[in-house]
Amino acid sequence: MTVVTLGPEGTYSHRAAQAIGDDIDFRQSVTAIVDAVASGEYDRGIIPIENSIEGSVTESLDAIAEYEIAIVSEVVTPINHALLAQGEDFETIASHSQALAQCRSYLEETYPDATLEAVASTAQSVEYAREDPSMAGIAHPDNAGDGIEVIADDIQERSSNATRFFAVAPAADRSPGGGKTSIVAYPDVDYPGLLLELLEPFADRNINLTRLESRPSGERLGDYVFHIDIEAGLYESRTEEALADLEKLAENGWVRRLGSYDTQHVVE
Ligand SMILES: O=C(O)C(=O)Cc1ccccc1
Repeated sequence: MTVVTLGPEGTYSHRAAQAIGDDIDFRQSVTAIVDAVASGEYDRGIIPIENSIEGSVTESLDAIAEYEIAIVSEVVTPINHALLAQGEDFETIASHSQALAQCRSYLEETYPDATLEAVASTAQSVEYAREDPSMAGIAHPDNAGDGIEVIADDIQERSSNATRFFAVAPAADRSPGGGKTSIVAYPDVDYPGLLLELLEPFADRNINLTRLESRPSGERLGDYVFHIDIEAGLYESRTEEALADLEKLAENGWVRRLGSYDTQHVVE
């Protein structure tokens, strides 16, 4: 199985990808990963979707709504951020924007004068720190070594920091089997009570929602695409019935079934 994820080696996405396959390549952005899978270049792509502290990775939500792909698995991993540098003499602290946000209080209290810089990934920030003593990175502590030491460990806001990743696959691999399903709906209408109506098909059939997120459609201000995750598989008749109702409500727009999947927990 060929897998593509956010690089370089040592990112949290890379750690999650190891649960899916051994033959792993890297890209610099989530959109580039989803693009490479949609075009059939790789069997699987691993992208971060949501963090327990910082919330959604919006680039990932937009990419799965835009490309013809399937979601075939969900990987949940704990996140343990370390501050990594050549020594204490740094002025700039770089990392992935999510990691900087997850460590906001620690950074404000301990390094109020440091310049914060968002870069493509956590492991990328360590590569920069390895080249430049004035830079520190934030990443998993396993990225230390080769001139880089752990200045501080466990620097995230709360100790329970977990991230959900999706394994995306070419659309032909979409499966109806699994305990969860992801759907994207664009109703392309606007009236009082619309959101209530969109949720009723699930409530009426006792289908639990695990996430509901709105993203701007890009068409006009106040117009949204809804990402809905449910605790039911596409193989279940209640899911089919709920989606038929949802499709009726969104007949002006579209409903995309991204697929059903199970969750894997990666402990380290
Ligand atoms: O940059 C990384 O290591 C990623 O995989 C993205 C990310 C960043 C912070 C928390 C979880 C995932």
